[in-house]
Amino acid sequence: MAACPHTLSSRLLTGWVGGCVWYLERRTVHQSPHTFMHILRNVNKQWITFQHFNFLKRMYVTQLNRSLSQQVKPKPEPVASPFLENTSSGQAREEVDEMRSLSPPSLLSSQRPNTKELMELASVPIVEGAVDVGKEAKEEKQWKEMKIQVDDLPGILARLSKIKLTALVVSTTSAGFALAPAPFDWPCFLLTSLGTGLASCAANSINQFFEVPFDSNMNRTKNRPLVRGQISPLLAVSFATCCAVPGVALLTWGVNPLTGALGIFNIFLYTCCYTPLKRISIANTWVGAVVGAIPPVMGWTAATGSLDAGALLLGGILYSWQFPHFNALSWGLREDYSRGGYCMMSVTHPSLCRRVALRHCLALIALSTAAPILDVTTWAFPVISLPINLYISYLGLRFYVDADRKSSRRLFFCSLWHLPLLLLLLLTCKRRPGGDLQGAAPS
Ligand code: HEM
Ligand SMILES: CC(C)=CCC/C(C)=C/CC/C(C)=C/COP(=O)(O)OP(=O)(O)O
Repeated sequence: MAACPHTLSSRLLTGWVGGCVWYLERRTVHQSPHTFMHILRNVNKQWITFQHFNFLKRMYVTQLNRSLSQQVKPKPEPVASPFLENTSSGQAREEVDEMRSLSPPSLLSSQRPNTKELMELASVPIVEGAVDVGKEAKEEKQWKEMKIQVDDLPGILARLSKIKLTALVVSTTSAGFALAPAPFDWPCFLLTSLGTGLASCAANSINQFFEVPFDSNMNRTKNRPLVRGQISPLLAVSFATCCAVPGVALLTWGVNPLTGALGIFNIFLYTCCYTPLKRISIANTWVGAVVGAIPPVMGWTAATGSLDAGALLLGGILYSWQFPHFNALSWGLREDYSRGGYCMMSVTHPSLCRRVALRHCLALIALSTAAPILDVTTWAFPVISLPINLYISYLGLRFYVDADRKSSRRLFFCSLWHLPLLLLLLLTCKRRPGGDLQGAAPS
C-alpha cells in the first residue's frame, strides 16, 4: 500500500535529520575519535527522532510564549489588541525560525549523504514515544483558551453595555416618567427604568459586536472588551439577548405594549439602522439623535399609556441636546473616526458640524420656552433654565467660531452636566395634573 504523503514527508525529514547526525558522526570520526565515542554514546541513549525534535520545538515555543506573557505585565491602558498578540506570536514565529536555523548545520553538497543512504536512514523505524512525555508536558502542547476571570466579568459587561451612557439614558426615561401628567406609580416606575436599562445594555452590546473591526482601529474604542478578546462574541451576543428579552418583556407586559414597542423599535433603530449608517452617511447622527430621544418618551408613555405633545417636547429636548454633545466630541476625534472609516460630519462636513451644534444649542432655549405652552411645566422653567441654556449656547458659539480642540471639549463636557440639570429643573417646575401649578411663582 503506497505510503501517504504525510508518512513519506516525515520519513524524508527523519532521513534528513538522520543524515545530519550521520554527517556529524563522519566529521567527528575524522577529527577526534574520543569525542566521537562520547557523542555516539550520548546519541545512542537519546536517539532524537523527528517527533522528539518536533515536540522540543513546540515545547520551546510554548515556553517562549509563556515567558513572553509572564514578562509582559498587561497595563490597564492601553492593552495589547489582538494585532499586538499577532506581533508577539510573530516574534515567537521569528524565534522559532531562528531556532530552526539552530538545527544541525547544513551539509556541504559534496558531503551530503546520497539518496541511497537517505533512503536507508528513512527506512529506520520511527520509535513512537521515544521520549517519556509527562502528563504536564502533554498539556503544555495544547493551545490554551483565553479564560475569563469571573471577578472581571461585571466590569467587562459594564463596558460592553456602555454603563455610563446607559445610566444617563435611564435617567432621561425616569425624567419622562416623572414629568408625565399622571400619578407616580412606583412599581411601574421601577419596571420602566429596569426595562429601559436592560434594553440599552442590549443595544450597546450588539452595537459593539457589530463594530469590533472598526473599533480596533480607533484609539478611543480599541480597548473595548470584544476588541481585546476579553469576552467572546458568542458570550456578548448571549448577554445582549439575556438583556433584550427580559427588558422588552418587562416594558411590554409589566408596563404597557406601547412602551415595549418603543423599546424594541429603539433597539432595532440603534443596532440595524444607526450602526451600519455610521459607515455610509453623515445622516447617522440624526438617526442616532432619534435613538437618544426615544427613552424619555418611553418614560412618558409608561406613565400615561399615550404619546402626547409633552412626550414629543421631551423627546425634542433630548434630540437637540445630542448635537452639541456628539458634534463637539467628534471634533476632537476626527482622526480617530476617519481611521475607523466612519462617515461623521466632523470629518467630511466640518462647518456643518459646528453649525448644527450651535443651531441645536439655540433650539434648547426655544424648546424650554415651549414647555409651559404645552402645559408640561410652569413659566418658571424657561426662566430658570435660561442661564444653562445660554451657557451651552455660548460654548456652541465658541465652538462654531474657534473650531478648535479646547472649545469642542468644553462643549462636550458641558453637555454631560447640562442634560441632568435641565431634567432636574423640568421636574421642579412640573405642572401638576389638573392644571394647578407646582413650583410656580406665588401670585
Ligand atoms: C447622536 C447620539 C449620540 C452619540 C453619537 C453619542 C456619542 C458618544 C460618544 C462617542 C461618547 C464617548 C464615549 C467614549 O468615551 O468612548 C459619548 C459619551 C457619553 N454619552 Fe453620548 N452619544 C449620543 C447620545 C447620548 C445620549 C442620548 C446620552 C444620554 C442620554 C449620552 C450620554 C453619554 C454619556 C453620559 C457619555 C460619557 C460617559 C462615557 O464616556 O461613556 N449620549 N457619547
Ligand atoms: C431603550 C433603548 C434601546 C435605548 C438605547 C439608548 C442608547 C443606546 C442611546 C445611545 C445613542 C447613541 C447614538 C450613542 C452613540 O453610539 P456610538 O455607537 O456612536 O458610540 P461609540 O462610538 O462609542 O460606540
